[in-house]
This record gives sequence, structure tokens and C-alpha cells, in this order.
Amino acid sequence: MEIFKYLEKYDYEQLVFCQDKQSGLKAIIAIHDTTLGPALGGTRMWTYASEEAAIEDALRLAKGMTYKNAAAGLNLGGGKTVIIGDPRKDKSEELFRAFGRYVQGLNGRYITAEDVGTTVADMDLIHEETDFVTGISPAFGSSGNPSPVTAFGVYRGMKAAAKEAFGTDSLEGRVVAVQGVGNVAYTLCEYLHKEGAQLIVTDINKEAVNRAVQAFGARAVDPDDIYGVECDIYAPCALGATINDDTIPQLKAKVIAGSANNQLKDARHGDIIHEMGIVYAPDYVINAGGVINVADELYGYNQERAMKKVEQLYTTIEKVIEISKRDGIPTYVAADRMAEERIARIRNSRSQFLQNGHHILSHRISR
Ligand SMILES: NC(=O)C1=CN([C@@H]2O[C@H](COP(=O)(O)OP(=O)(O)OC[C@H]3O[C@@H](n4cnc5c(N)ncnc54)[C@H](O)[C@@H]3O)[C@@H](O)[C@H]2O)C=CC1
Ligand SMILES: CC(C)CC(=O)C(=O)O
Repeated sequence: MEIFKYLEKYDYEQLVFCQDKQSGLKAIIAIHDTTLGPALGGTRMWTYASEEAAIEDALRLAKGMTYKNAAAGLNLGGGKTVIIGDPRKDKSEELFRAFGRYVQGLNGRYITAEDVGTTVADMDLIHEETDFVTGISPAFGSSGNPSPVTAFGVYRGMKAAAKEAFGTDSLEGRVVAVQGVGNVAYTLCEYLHKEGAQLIVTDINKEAVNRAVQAFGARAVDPDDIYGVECDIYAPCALGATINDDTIPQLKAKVIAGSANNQLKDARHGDIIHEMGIVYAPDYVINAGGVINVADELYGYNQERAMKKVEQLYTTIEKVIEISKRDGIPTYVAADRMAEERIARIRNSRSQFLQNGHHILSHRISR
């Protein structure tokens, strides 16, 4: 990969490589855009096939956070970290503390939180070294695990998308195919089960599948079979790029609404599902519940206020669908437009210089 070419093409601000021999830390922090404010985005720990794959993941996820935060109306930019390693084997206090010192070194340009492979306990270790971390234990006055709140947002967004596809937002009797029943999707399944939806689940982790089968009477299928099952809604809640050339022809669902980041392998896959008449709730819009929740910590965390904002993701998905219909464009394009318009608006309003804090020449004046 020609890194600077790539950064320039998609307008990235910064890419930080973090290496700590003693703890074995190898991490990449990508900061995409800080027009709206400091870059906020989680830390993913994953076993990548190559360093290039890790860099690419960090970059794609960071850009997604710029759009997610903008579309959610947050005054935050987009960033993300990937730590190269196996979350089941390679975690240690030293590793997360070493990473925390790198985050501290960015002096607030980047704020982290959980993502796939990291937990509240890991965030607490990072917090030993920096304040620029959210989703730490509630004992610190923080918001804790964002996953249940992400699930609530996905549930709300799914209902809005269902209303468009089926004329009602009731999920009673709807068949939902859930891919990956991890932290977010398990709670999502709770909401769906409570409303009377029928669940089909899959996961590469058998224990996770069994838990969902037992708790919700879900039907289990093999990971490769989830795309082709007879269902109303496909909820991708594992990793990205599952909407692609191989899977699209198998899909029976009329709605795609799930928590995974970067669901479309390429933009053109968003065009194809649009042409097929599938209502697609854009990933970074519907899965913003977690970031809305952790961002509330910046104002002094208030759970009720955060949940009210997350509930509004229903309206945000409605708005995206409305723009899509009005302008005759796929929903993923409508969401991008919404986010880009907000960034441009704020960028322009910031062009009128206003000193924030001490005057830049105050040290000279006082002498
Ligand atoms: N946790 C959060 O608050 C947020 C999560 N997301 C995204 O939602 C997705 C899920 O996140 P979490 O639930 O936190 O992660 P998780 O790691 O708890 O759950 C993911 C599940 O997917 C399974 N999985 C992985 N590959 C699979 C495959 N090929 N087929 C079937 N199952 C597979 C894993 O075994 C795991 O059980 C991720 O893409 C994440 O980036 C997005 C926004 C916030
Ligand atoms: C809790 C969020 C900050 C997690 C995240 O990075 C995301 O929304 O993808």
C-alpha cells in the first residue's frame, strides 16, 4: 500500500504506529478528520492476516467514525485503533498501559473506547495512563460497556427500516437472521425476542450460538448459510464486508439492519441492494448508539439523556430513507450526504476566527 497516496485520496489527517517491545504492543491509531472535534472511536484487537490488512482496517474504520459521529450530530471527529493480537491470548496490563501512553501522547486529538476484542476492563487499564478513554467502569462516573446501548440503537433503527419495507414498525412475527451473536447482538436478540420476532442465528463461536438458542428459542444455522435463509430482516452483527458479490444473490431479506461496521464490501454493493428494493439501514447510522453513549461522558455521563438520544436513531434512519426517496439515491449515499453536509457546515462556521482560551500572544503581552 502506498500510504501517503491512500491518506491523501481519502483525506486522512494522521496515522500513528505504536510499538512497545516489552509488552508486545503493536497498534495503529488512525485519525481521519477532526473538523467537528477530537476523533472518537474504539480500539479493536484482532489477529490480522497481515500488517497491511490491519492498517486498512484501522483506516476504513476511522473514516466510518467520522461519518458516524457527524450523522449522529456529535461534535466529534473520527478515529479508530487496531491492536494486532489475539484477544484471547495476548492481553496484558502492560500492553494496554503502553497503549494508554500512546493515546495520552496525542493529547486529546484521539479518544478511545471499546470495539471488537476489547472490554471495559481493558479500558480501565488504558485509563491508568490517560483520561482520553471512555467506556471505563461506571465506578469512575463513566458509561461502562457500550454494547447494550448500541443494541438498543440498532433495534430502534431496525424498526424504522421495517416500517418502510412492511408498512408497520412492529417486529412481531418477523423473521430476523442475526449474524454473530456477540456483545451487541445478544442484547439485540433480547429486544427482538421480547417483541415477538423469530430469530435465526449464527456465529463461529458455538457457545454464543447455544446461548441464543436456549435463551430465545432461536434456530441455529452454519455461518455460511445465514445469507440464504428465508427471513424478513438480515442483521449483520459480526465483522464487515458481508454484503458482497457472493452474498447478495443469496439474500431473501427485505431489510438489512445490523450493528457491524463497514457492511458493504464496496460502495457499488450499496447500489445493487438499492436496485433490488432492499431497505438498507446504513451501518454507521444505525450502530451509533455506543458512541452516542460514550460521548455523553464528555458532558458528565447521564444515562437517561444518552438513552433518549439513542432512541432518536429511529428518526435518523427515517430521515436517511426520506432523503434517499426524495433524491432517488441509495440510503448509504443519503447518509454520506447528511454527514458531509454537517461537516461542511461546521467547517465554514469555524472559518470566523474566535480565540478559544488564552490569546495566542498572551505570553508576549504579559512580559
Ligand atoms: N460494541 C459496540 O458498542 C459496537 C460494535 N459495533 C460493531 O458491531 C459488530 C459486533 O460488535 P460486538 O458485538 O461488540 O463484537 P463481539 O466480538 O462481541 O461479537 C461479534 C461476534 O461475531 C462472531 N463472528 C465473527 N466472525 C463471524 C462470522 N464470519 N460468522 C458468524 N459470526 C462471526 C464472533 O464470534 C462474535 O461472537 C462489530 O462489527 C463492531 O465493530 C459497532 C458499533 C458499536
Ligand atoms: C463505542 C464506540 C466508540 C465504538 C466504536 O468505535 C464504533 O462505534 O464503531
